[in-house]
Amino acid sequence: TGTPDYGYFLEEVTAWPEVKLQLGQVSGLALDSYGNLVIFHRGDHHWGVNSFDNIARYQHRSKGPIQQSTILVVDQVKGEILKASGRNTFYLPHGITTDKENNYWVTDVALHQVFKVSSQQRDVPLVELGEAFTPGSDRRHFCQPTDVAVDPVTGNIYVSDGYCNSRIMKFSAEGQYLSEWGAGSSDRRKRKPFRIPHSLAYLPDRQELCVADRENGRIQCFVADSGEFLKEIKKEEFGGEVYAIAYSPHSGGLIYAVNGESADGYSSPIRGFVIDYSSKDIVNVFRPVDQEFKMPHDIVVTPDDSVFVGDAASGSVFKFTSGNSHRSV
Ligand SMILES: O=C(N[C@@H](O)C(=O)O)c1ccccc1
Repeated sequence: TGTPDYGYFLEEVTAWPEVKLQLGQVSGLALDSYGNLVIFHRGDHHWGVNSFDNIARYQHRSKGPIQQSTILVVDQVKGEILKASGRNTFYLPHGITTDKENNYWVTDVALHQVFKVSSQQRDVPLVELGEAFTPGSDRRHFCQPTDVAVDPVTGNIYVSDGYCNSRIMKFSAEGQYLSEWGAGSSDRRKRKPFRIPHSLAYLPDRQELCVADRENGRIQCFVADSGEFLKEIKKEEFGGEVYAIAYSPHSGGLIYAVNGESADGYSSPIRGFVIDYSSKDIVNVFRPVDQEFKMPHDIVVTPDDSVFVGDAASGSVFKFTSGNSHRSV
């Protein structure tokens, strides 16, 4: 069945950025309070099959941290670089989120750490969680943590932990451990653990937290404060893997998602989805015009419903805007 026309569509802004950005693997995207796009990328480092040993220890420590600026602030209209930071600090960037003071909360899967870094001063972390290069699963360690979400009212942060753990952890803005929880299920007997909680979206109008449970090809949503399971969105169209999600409170609440190649080679087309949060219906799908998505790895949606997707395989960032479909009367 073709995707019915829902009266609007997302089309790629092929002229964005005006000048190609020199990026490594793009792992994370965020928006700052000025409406700029924040890109977190890996410079000349990359996550390959030999990057970690079989107990998730990073194998290229001796290479040192990435020398390039890993955090780039670009303007939404032209894609010009407005600011660059994050040099000599990170080894394998993963997730990035801004808080309402425009600090960056980031994760590094090689360091197994979560950092709050200022967007103003140079790269001195304001908060550092976890122990460098030391995977673990207690309250003070992560195992390849993937993303951070911030509750703008309480300042509490949520960490999706991670490739080699399967939990969501909640901390205060200062980094005090508050709680944690695993996957949910409408039927407790069938509680299947998260398999790579890979991306988080905080829903500010509902105080809910949604998780892209990547290898289970599903999105699970919870009451942010308590971790109480609320709902699951799982679609055949995802083809088995959901890599990243974002949320817009517009039109009653929309979840934006990107899927990915599944490990067993079976994959449905790699694309973006717009999902009505209440009905769980897919209301739109989108993909780039010329280039294909290779490994869309993070997604953000702006207050005026533009969408940016960062691709970890092609080192590209794509911009999409929502037009109104030219209904033929
Ligand atoms: O998932 C993987 N990577 C991406 O998510 C990423 O680059 O963050 C990965 C897993 C195993 C080996 C190599 C890469």
